[in-house]
This record gives sequence, C-alpha cells and structure tokens, in this order.
Amino acid sequence: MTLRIGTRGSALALAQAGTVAAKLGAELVVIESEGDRSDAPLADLGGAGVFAAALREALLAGEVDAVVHSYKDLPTAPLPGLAIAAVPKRADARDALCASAGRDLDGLPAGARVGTGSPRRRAQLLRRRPDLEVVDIRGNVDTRLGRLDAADPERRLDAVVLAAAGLDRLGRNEVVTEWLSLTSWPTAPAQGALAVETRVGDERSVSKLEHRPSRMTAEAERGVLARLEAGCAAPLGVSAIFEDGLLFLSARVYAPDGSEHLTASHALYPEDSRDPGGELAERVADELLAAGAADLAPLGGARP
Ligand SMILES: NCc1[nH]cc(CCC(=O)O)c1CC(=O)O
Repeated sequence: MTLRIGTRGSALALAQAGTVAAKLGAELVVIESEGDRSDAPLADLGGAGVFAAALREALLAGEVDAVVHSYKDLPTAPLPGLAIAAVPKRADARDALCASAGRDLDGLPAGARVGTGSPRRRAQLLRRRPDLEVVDIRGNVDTRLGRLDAADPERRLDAVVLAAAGLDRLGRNEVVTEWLSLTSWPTAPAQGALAVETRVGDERSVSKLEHRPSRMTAEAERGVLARLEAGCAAPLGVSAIFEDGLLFLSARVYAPDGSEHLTASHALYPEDSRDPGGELAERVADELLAAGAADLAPLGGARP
C-alpha cells in the first residue's frame, strides 16, 4: 500500500510535503483548512493552530497515514493519539528582508513602509530602525511579495520580511536583499523545520526522514515557547545550534515597540541529559522570567 501524506494546498505546503513524499515514495493528499479559505485575521480563527487542525483531523480519521506541518505553525501542546514521528533535516532558520531596488535594512529610506504580521518581526524591525512604518500584513508568500510592486500606492510596501526557508522552498531566493543574522535577529521557534506527524504506533513508516540534530534544536526552541506559556503572537525570538557536540540555545523577548529586550543563553552536552531540549529551554525561560520578560511583553493570550 502506498503511504498517503496529507498537506495543506498552499504553494509552500505543497513544496514542503512534496519533498517528504518523494523521499518516501508516498502519495500527496491535499486537505483544505479554514486558515486557507479565510482572509480573517489568524487570531480570530483561533491562532496559527488552525492550519494544523484540519490536517490532524484527517490523520485521526484515517484519511491519510501522515501529515507534514511547518513545525513553527504547530501548537506546542501534544495531541493525544498523534506523534511527531520525524523531524527531517532543518532548512535555513533565518528571516530574509525582501526590499525593492535591492535595498538592505540600513539602506531603506527614512519612514519606509515594511510589511509583516508578526509581532516579533515588528519589534525587531523597530529596534534596528525606529523610523520605519511597520504595516500589518498576512497572506501567502506570493501575496506578500506582491505588495512590493503593487500599483496602488496605498498597498505598496518598500519591503517585507519572510522566512528564508519558505522562499528557498518556493525557488524565490532572488527576491532576498538581506539575510538577517540569527545572532542579532533570532527567529520563531522551529522556523525552517518540518514536523511529520503520524498516529501513535505508525511512527516507523516515516522514521527514515528523522534528523536528530534538527529535532533537538527545534525542540529546544519550542521548549522556550512552552515554558513561557507564550503564544504565536509573542515577540519572542529563539535560536538553537548543535555544534561540536554542544547544544546551544539563546532566546530574546522584545518590548512590542522594539525599545527594549532581554536575552538568555545556555548550553549543554546532550549526552548529559535525558531531555536536552527541555532542560535547556527551562533554564533559558526561567532566566527570562526572572529578569522580567512577562512585564516587558505580552507573552500569552493578548494579541494585537
Ligand atoms: N507563518 C507562516 C509560515 N509558516 C512557515 C513559514 C516558512 C517556512 C518555515 O519557517 O519553515 C511561513 C512563512 C513565513 O514566516 O515567512
């Protein structure tokens, strides 16, 4: 029997799930979700979890054998009966600036209009360039890039910030005018990583895709989100790296207007811990909370 892999129908989701299906010799099944059908703000639909919900329903109902998520869009709470059976080798975790006229962030004119729907990216943009006008946008990657050369001046933007991994998977690297370094611009937990989910007991059907270091860094980053009890709208940037046997995790919480931020970083040798990602995330999150992260930014439910 051919393995059936469920995916959202967006160009990005199809590209991501397509690589997974190809490696497994599996068949793709497109599942439409409320998040894809509606233009309503994500928060009104129940947060980023709406993208995952329809896929998970189809998996639980046995309509497909596995589903592929952007790991960063998956809520941190596990769903009973389902398991993240594989985390494939992670792509670029960085954000990318896509600006008109080939400009980088420092080269944008004063008061330039830059689009993003992410409170983290808004705070990071304002921290680097307090003069920018950050415009709230959403929609798929092509819609967002379309704002760069929109004919209507009210819609036109000077730049947008997107995940480098998504642009790469769509073959759109040529629009990037600056890759933002993770040290000064940490990104969303698990950005650039995929999560392949199966029903509990079926994990082996996809386990050849598993890449341990990618799971470890993604789990460490998501652990910070979980420990801070933060939602997808929290102005939080994280970056984990596994290098020379050492797992390193850094997290930064921003004031929404970018005026202040707090950073915490820790490292450990994974073989010294039963749950390296969780343990590291706990240290980093506790340090952020002790330093007053919850007073600096709305971490939980509050959405703009
Ligand atoms: N929030 C939407 C989303 N979910 C995953 C990606 C990109 C791919 C990835 O991070 O794995 C994007 C687009 C973006 O943030 O630019």
